[in-house]
Amino acid sequence: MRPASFLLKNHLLLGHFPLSFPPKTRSKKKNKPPTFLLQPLLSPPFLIDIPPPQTSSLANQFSTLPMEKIPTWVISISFPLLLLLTYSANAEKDDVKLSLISFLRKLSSNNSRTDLELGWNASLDPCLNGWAGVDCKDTNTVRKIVLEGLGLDGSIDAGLLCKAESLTVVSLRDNELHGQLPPEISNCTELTGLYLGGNRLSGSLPTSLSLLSNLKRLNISFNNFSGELPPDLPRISGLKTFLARNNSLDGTIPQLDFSNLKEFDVAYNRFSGPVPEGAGLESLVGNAGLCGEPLPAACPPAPSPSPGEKKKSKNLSADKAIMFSGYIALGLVVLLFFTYKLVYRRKADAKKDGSEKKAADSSTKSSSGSKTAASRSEYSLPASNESPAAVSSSLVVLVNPTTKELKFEDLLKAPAELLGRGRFGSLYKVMIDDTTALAVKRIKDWAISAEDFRKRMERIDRVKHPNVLSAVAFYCSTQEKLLVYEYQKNGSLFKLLRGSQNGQAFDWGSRLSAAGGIADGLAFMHQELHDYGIGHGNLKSSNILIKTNMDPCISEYGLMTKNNHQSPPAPSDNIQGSILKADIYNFGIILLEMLTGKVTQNNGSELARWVNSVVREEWTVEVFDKALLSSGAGEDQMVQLLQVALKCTNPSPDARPSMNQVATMIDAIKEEDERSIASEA
Ligand SMILES: Nc1ncnc2c1ncn2[C@@H]1O[C@H](COP(=O)(O)OP(=O)(O)OP(=O)(O)O)[C@@H](O)[C@H]1O
Repeated sequence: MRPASFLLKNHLLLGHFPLSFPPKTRSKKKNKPPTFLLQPLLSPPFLIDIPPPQTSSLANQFSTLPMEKIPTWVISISFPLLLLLTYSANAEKDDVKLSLISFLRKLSSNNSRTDLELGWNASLDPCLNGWAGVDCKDTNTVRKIVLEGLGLDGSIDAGLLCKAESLTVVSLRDNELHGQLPPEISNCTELTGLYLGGNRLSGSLPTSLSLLSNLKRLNISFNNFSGELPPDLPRISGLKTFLARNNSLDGTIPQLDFSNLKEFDVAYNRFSGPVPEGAGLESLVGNAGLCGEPLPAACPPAPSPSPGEKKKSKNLSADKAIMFSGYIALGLVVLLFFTYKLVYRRKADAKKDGSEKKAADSSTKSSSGSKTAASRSEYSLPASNESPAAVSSSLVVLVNPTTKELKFEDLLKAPAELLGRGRFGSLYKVMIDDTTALAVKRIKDWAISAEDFRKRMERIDRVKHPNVLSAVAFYCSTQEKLLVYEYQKNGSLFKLLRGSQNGQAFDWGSRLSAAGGIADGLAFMHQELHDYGIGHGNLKSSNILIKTNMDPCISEYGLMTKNNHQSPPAPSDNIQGSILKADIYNFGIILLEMLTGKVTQNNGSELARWVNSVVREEWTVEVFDKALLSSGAGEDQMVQLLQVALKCTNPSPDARPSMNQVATMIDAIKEEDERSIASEA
């Protein structure tokens, strides 16, 4: 339900300007006959389109002149001219007004309700009568349209939007808009800010986007945009913000003007190729194909020039060629001799020491520059720093039937693929043989002694729960800390939720049962490890993996303590409290993600704030993922689960329930859900 106050406001506005606009004038065209043109000047409510000072000054000029002194020919020409001018200005404004109303209607599937609620009424002036979300310049020209977090679930008709040519800012953030960003967006030539983050927009960005030469801020993060970025994007010279995190964009990143860019983020896309000069590491994570500084993966060497190009560069005259041919022949002989010597020596060395040959092979491979090789070179770093014997003895294989015989050398030898680079380290997929896939986490900057690390991992390993992924091995030396898990090919809850935004099924029943599973697993771990103060520390939907039987399991349990990373504490750290309280908060965020269908990349405080504000305004139903309602969710159970989520995300850590209480609450909701399904059946 929309808040009563909001509706009341609109009723008041409508009451002020009753719907008395004659139907004829709504559709008036520039070429209507003059008799009809008089109408806008006669009735006060229709004067809204004429700037008051102008109208009054013109009228005054005529009223101060004694009519008998004005020649009749002047009157007969001036009046129609004045009326024509006034009319065409009015008609143009009406045209903009009607276009914007149609634009809003397309933004929402519940179109009639939305424009009524926002007061976007053709009989009201957007500037003078305050259409909600509209800001004007000089009470005359629409300048900004800000419709954020309103649950708008339609599409963007840029053709209609950009009829308001003076628009400088358009923000449609945090809605559920789908479809493409149409090329007509370039008609909004004055646009300086375009904010479309947190929607479900898809398709590629129109190339015409780069025609928006005044654009300073572009935010398209958290959508489903795909394809390449417009190649001419760098033409927007004044761009200060470019945020495109969490989409499916691919191709190379164009060389934007980083000296001007204050904010840049393309993390979690499918970009490949060299990183543009000036981009920061954080803004690039989650793009497996990117290479070059500041990423550790080096770019492959530039391809050697084609035979044609070689020919060009050796464009010597015939005479010169003959002159130098003697030297060249001599040089070739010398070169051949040294190459032969080198190859011969290498062969001899290789025979002497088989392991050295392997090292030589791997260095040749990494210099070949393939993606896997590049990732391997970083991943295999411990081998180069420590003796193989030390390395072998440091690997602790925990009991697991598939990896009983696992050796550290096996991990080093196997091909590895970088899966992600998070705040706390990198994750690699390692194929031990054709059948066994492992996930190896290389932990960054954790100042814990090898002994403490071993004790901690063994302690965690003693606590087993079906909804918690146990490590199969770990490795710890002074320089390296690795954790080895079984690779889960079904991916994470994060991916599942993002897939559901693209129409893949993830129905209410599955979400509720996933919530129950995660709560059970976490409650069990908290209880068993409570005395040691070991919590998860980094709980988020990408750390909830989906097992082959589709049950959720919590991954990377206990890898993080409050102080095991060097970066400054996040602003939410005070809110999150102790590590166990932080887990409960983060679990609440996961619940919110499942209920709203909106995934979050940071600590989720924005999502929690948004949900709280909507609930406070009594729009509760607006927060739920529309797909849930159509997949048979009971509204009562959804609201109950939402209440659990809000309890978990209470800003005061002490007010949060324990994980045990949370698990019990979710169990009760599950039971009620099952009962209601049975009774319906
Ligand atoms: N055992 C696993 N099997 C399959 N995929 C996994 C496994 N562990 C993690 N992943 C997935 O690999 C990707 C990268 O994981 P990683 O842990 O590096 O990311 P992150 O959770 O964002 O980082 P961090 O944990 O450092 O904050 C994520 O999408 C995650 O869901």
